[in-house]
Amino acid sequence: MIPVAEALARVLDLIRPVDTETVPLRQASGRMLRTAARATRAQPPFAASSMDGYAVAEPPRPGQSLQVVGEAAAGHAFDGRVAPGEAVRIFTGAPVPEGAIAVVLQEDVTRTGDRITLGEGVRDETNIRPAGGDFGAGFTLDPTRLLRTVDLALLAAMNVAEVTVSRRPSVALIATGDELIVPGEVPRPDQIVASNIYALAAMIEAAGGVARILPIARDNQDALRAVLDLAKGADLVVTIGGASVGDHDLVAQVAGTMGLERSFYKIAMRPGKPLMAGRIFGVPMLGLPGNPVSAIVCGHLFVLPALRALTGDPAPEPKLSEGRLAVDVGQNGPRAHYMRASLDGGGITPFPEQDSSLLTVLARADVLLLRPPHDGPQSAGSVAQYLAL
Ligand SMILES: Nc1nc2c(c(=O)[nH]1)N[C@H]1C(S)=C(S)[C@@H](COP(=O)(O)OP(=O)(O)OC[C@H]3O[C@@H](n4cnc5c(N)ncnc54)[C@H](O)[C@@H]3O)O[C@H]1N2
Ligand code: MOO
Repeated sequence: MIPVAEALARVLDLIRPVDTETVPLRQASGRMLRTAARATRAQPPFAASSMDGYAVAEPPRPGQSLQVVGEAAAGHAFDGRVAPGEAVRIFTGAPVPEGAIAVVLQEDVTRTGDRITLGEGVRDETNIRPAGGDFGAGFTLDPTRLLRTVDLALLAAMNVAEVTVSRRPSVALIATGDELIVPGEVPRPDQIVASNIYALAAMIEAAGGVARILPIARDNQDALRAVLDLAKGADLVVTIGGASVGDHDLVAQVAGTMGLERSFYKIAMRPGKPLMAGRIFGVPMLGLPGNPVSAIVCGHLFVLPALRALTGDPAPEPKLSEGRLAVDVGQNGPRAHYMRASLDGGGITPFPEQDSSLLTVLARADVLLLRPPHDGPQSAGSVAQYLAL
């Protein structure tokens, strides 16, 4: 059994980023930017009014009377110049006319025909947004950057219509076991419903991958070989179940006959001990344990980091946070324990039931509380690490 950190490092070692594609902005959300995107123009491209009012050429004084000589609206510049003694009616977002040094709010103005008088409230403020105040021409978004929702608006403002991003990695998901049916089928009395694969597929898709759920592989060599063969072409192969030492746990054996180069098998982690990793068909492969909670926890700790590394994320590791225990916890065993736990204002409370078959407990959990190997008893209030779910 190797430590979790070493297992993760070895998984990440197996991975090279996928190639890129150029997509329109509407398809770029959540994707990894792989080449720099550059603004060809400043924003705003001109000095713009930040208020509705009057553009003036001298510092505004209460009681001052000015002649209105024209109008500037957003998208409709005033093409003349404003001189002392004059004002240009202006609206928010309009280019500030040449000669103007400030915009007086319309609330501070009394207008009669084409003349305005400035009121007592006029203040010493310009209400002008300088050209390039947000960004200048040549401003870039640099790779490697995960494009968040606001980045799409920023790219649009930069007049970048297409970006070069990582292709969506495809992940082949294979559930194994004679006991499994798909949801909605009528089970025999000795069968159960394949469940964890649905969580894994959703996690992969939420992280920007494409999940290919392959047919359930039955517990015999031919069936498993046939389904593994269908995984060819994926960027990552993930099997679920059949990872342990039982007579029907065939994944490592069959994958071995198909060219699997194993990196490791078994890690000091609970749940998730029988995790396996290697390369098959020229791509990384993860063999997850079948217990539903084990598979999903391994999904968070290994499948998602692998997926992020495939997209080119330079820091694909899970991000642990720190919190305080709400209750006392006992001595931990030899494996790192990722305990299903709640997190609220009072701190982190691991649930009493930690069996790796209990999906209802995982579904109630906010976090996985990390208990390091051989960690001694800890009292309520101690600092602990957790992974948010
Ligand atoms: N003698 C030993 N037995 C076991 C050991 C061990 O070290 N020595 N390790 C235990 C641990 S820890 C785990 S974890 C499991 C892992 O077993 P497998 O990966 O071989 O998984 P299966 O035996 O195929 O299934 C385990 C369990 O999970 C159910 N299952 C499987 N696939 C799914 C699925 N897609 N959806 C829902 N449920 C699934 C399956 O029916 C079993 O109940 O091994 C222990 N045994
Ligand atoms: O390591 Mo197993 O995943 O605890 O149930």
